[in-house]
Amino acid sequence: MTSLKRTTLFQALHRTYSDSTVLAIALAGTALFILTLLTLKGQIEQHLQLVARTIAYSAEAAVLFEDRGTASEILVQIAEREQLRAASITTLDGRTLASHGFEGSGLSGHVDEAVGRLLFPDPIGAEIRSGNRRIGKVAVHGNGARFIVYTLQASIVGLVCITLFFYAARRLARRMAQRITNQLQVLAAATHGARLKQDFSRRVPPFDIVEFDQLGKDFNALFAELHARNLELTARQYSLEVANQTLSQLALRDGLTGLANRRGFIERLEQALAEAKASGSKVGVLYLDNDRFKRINDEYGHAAGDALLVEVADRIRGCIRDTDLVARLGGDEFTVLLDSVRDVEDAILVAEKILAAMVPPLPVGDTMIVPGVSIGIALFPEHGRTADQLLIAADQAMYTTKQNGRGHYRIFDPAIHRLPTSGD
Ligand SMILES: Nc1nc2c(ncn2[C@@H]2O[C@H](COP(=O)(O)OP(=O)(O)OP(=O)(O)O)[C@@H](O)[C@H]2O)c(=O)[nH]1
Repeated sequence: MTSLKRTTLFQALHRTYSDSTVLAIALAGTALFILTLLTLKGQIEQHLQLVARTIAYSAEAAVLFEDRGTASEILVQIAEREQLRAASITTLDGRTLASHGFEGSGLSGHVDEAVGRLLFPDPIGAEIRSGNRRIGKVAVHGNGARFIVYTLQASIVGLVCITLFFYAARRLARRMAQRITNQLQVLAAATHGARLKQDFSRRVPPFDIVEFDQLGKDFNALFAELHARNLELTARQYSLEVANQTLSQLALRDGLTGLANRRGFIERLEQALAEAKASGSKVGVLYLDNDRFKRINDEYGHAAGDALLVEVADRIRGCIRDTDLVARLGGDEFTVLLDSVRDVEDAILVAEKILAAMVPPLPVGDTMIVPGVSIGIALFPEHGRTADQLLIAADQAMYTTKQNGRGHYRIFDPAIHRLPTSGD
């Protein structure tokens, strides 16, 4: 697998800008340099033309009278002043009246001469006239010295300009790349933060680059949507939790009396037993059954029976501590959980309190009834170690109370009662 060479956006942009700047400067510089050389050559040729004409004008009389001395003097004077490679004055019939050859000395002299030969291989001429009559001609050969000097000057100026331009372009490119990456970094940070923290309340600021600004607006709209959905989900989750709690409360409650039901009672009893096992304390369980309840139903109706059950539930609740629990197991059966009792005496006290609470009669139909109850008592750990064993023990004790005349309490007695073993 080929490994992907990674680079930051800033590096990529900066490199691209720098490369294209160098290329543009190199191309423009080269074109400008060539143009400068051509212009320079043209200018020097025009100057040579002017020099040839000046010689022709100055030497007119000397040529007319074929005065070689004066012609030569004029030629040498101008040729040396103008640093010509060579110059000559000839008559119309081709005789040379004067000639001059510039001999360069040293390396620079030879270079000047070689460049002159290369750039101006042909002589530049001018006619010598006397009135309207042609009487001779001048030929001059250009030297490279002037061209080299001008070229060097143009190159130095060009190089300085190019360097300045390059640094300015580099700075601009850097600033541009920085601007783009900064805006992209803000977008990236917002997206990253939103993903990591699931926080869609963040918003990105407006950007001056249109495309990024549009992207930022889209991000903000998306974040706002996700934020609203998140809030909606949280609200839904909350109401589901509340509904779940209510349902589980209902599942553990008795609909008629509002007391805990069998499931709620067993759950709480198991909790109390676990704590008691850990702390070495005792737990009491009271099993209550209304006496002759069927008769009340039969004589006064089911609604009257229900009202009596609710009243009995209230009276039992009034007899226990907040830390204890009353439950309706079903029908006319109730249980009481006594948390952290010291001994059986504590349970007996509660049972007696409940029996006393039943004494006041309550109106049922057109008569007054005393809601009698029979109670069985069992204690952890003496009469059972599990919730089931304790309930059975208390139930058996309650059953014995019923058999012995009702309206009393009885404590589980292992000598009389028998707890089921795991095989029963
Ligand atoms: N009103 C009413 N009656 C109920 C409800 N659940 C059960 N019962 C009745 O309660 C009566 C329970 O009677 P039992 O406990 O069997 O007998 P009892 O008449 O109380 O006699 P002993 O328990 O022996 O004193 C039955 O008639 C059931 O139909 C209820 O929710 N409301």
